[in-house]
Amino acid sequence: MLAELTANAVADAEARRVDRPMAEVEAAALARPDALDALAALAPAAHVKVIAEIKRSSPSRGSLAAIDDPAALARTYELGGASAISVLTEGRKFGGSLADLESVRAAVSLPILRKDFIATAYQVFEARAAGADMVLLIVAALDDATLAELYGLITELGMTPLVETHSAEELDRAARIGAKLIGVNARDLTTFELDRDLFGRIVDRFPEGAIKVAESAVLSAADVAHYRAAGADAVLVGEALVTGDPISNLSAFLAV
Ligand SMILES: O=P(O)(O)OC[C@@H](O)[C@@H](O)c1c[nH]c2ccccc12
Repeated sequence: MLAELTANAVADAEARRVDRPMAEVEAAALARPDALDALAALAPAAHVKVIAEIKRSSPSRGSLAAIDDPAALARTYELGGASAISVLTEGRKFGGSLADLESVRAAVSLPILRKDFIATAYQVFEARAAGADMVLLIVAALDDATLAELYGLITELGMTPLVETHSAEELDRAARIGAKLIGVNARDLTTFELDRDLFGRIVDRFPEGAIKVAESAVLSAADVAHYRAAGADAVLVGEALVTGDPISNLSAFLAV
C-alpha cells in the first residue's frame, strides 16, 4: 500500500513535470520568501502544540469532509491556536492538491507542512514553490540514500523535514540522518492498522533534542493527554478537526 501510494505520487509529479519542467519549479521555489521556522514554532513548551491537518479523505477512513475552502479552514485553525498546518497534497486517495497548499499559504502565517508521498527532488521543489515550510519524509517509503538526499535538499531550501517513523528501527534511521523533527505515526501505512501505544513504547529512542510529534488517531482530548503523558511535544491531527468543530476541538486539545 505505501509503495503503491508513493509510486502513484511520483507518477503524478512526473506528469506535472511535462508542463512544468524542473528549471521552472526550481526558479519558483527560489523566488519564494524564506520558509518559516517550523522548529521554533513546534519547540517544546509548557503546553502541547497542534499541527492541524487539512484532509478530505484517506484510504483507511474514506471520505471525511468536502473542504470547499481550505484557506478558510486554515484561518480557523490559526485562530483556534494551531502551531502549524498540514496540507495533504496527494490527489488520488486524499483528495488534495498543491493548489490547496498555495491557497493556505496565502491565508495564514503559520508554518505549513506538505503532507504527501515524497520520493523525488522535483516534489521537494514543488513544495517550496507552493509555499511549504516543512516537507514530510516517510522513512518506510525511502532507502537510506534517498532519505539522506531529500533531507539535505529540504534543509538547503530552508525548510524543515518532518521525518515520519513507525518503529524503533525507523526512529534510529531518522536519528542517523540528524532529524530534528520526528513523528511517530500510530497508523501503519502498509496495513493501515492503528497502534496508539507505539509512540510511548519507542519514545526513548528519540535522539536528544529532537521535537517529538505523535501522529494520527487523536479523536479526543483524552487521546492528546495520552500522547502528552508519553512525552509528545506536538500532535498531528486530521480527522477530528475536519469532521468535528475545529475551534472547540482545538481549544480542548490545547487545554490538555
Ligand atoms: O486523521 P488523523 O488520524 O488525525 O491523522 C492525521 C495524520 O497523522 C495522518 O493523516 C497521516 C500521518 N502520516 C501520514 C502520511 C501520509 C498521509 C497521511 C498521514
